[in-house]
Amino acid sequence: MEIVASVTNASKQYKTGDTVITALQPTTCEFKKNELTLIIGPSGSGKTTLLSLLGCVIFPTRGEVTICNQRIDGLKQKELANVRLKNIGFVFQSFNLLAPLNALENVMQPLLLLGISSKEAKQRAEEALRKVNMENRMLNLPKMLSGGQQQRVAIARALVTNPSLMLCDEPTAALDIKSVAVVMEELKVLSTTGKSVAVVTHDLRLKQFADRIIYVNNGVASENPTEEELFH
Ligand SMILES: Nc1ncnc2c1ncn2[C@@H]1O[C@H](COP(=O)(O)OP(=O)(O)OP(=O)(O)O)[C@@H](O)[C@H]1O
Repeated sequence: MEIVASVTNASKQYKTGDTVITALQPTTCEFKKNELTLIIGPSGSGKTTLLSLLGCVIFPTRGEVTICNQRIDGLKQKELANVRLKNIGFVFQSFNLLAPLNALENVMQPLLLLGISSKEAKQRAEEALRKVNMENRMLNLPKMLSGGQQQRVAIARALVTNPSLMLCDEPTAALDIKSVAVVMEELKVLSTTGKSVAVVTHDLRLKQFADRIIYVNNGVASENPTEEELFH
């Protein structure tokens, strides 16, 4: 299966004053097309750090990160922003929709940033909203939508640029149990359309949606955790 993103011996240390925190020990893993990967682990274990490396939001202290066959070390901030815009869709816990814009306008934004005409952006945004079954709420402002519906609009916004990699940081943490299932189903369906989807979560109930699990503990990432590790 085609590899969309990989980290190779990548580690991350944060320096604050005299203190150095090793957030991620040297880690090697691959993210493939048509795969939904859960990244699970206790608070402070390094999950978001791993996701941020994949999202080209931070550079590794050592090691390599490759996104769609492009190594990101050495890239300038502008080039990095381009890699993000072209290849990566982000979904956050708090949806991060723009309050004064309706669902359709929110989803159009990444396309307008890419310089696409508003006519084409509108068509593509409508199509993305249809994919997450939100075509009937396109003209609603975020405040008129439930948390689950807002998250589906946020997913449409992430997928409208047709990214190869979707990175989701606790996408279900603010949702009720019914919306959790709807949002995870949407992400699961997306992962079968040629995308690689990575989801950081604390919620072990999401296991049923995963093709594979990366367990992060104390900055060490490992695949195929035992039940004991997951539930300890
Ligand atoms: N910008 C930063 N500066 C300094 N330390 C940081 C920074 N970001 C994260 N850390 C530290 O790195 C470690 C790993 O943090 P990270 O956010 O990756 O964990 P996490 O598993 O995502 O946690 P949570 O589930 O609570 O969000 C923690 O000890 C955290 O305090």
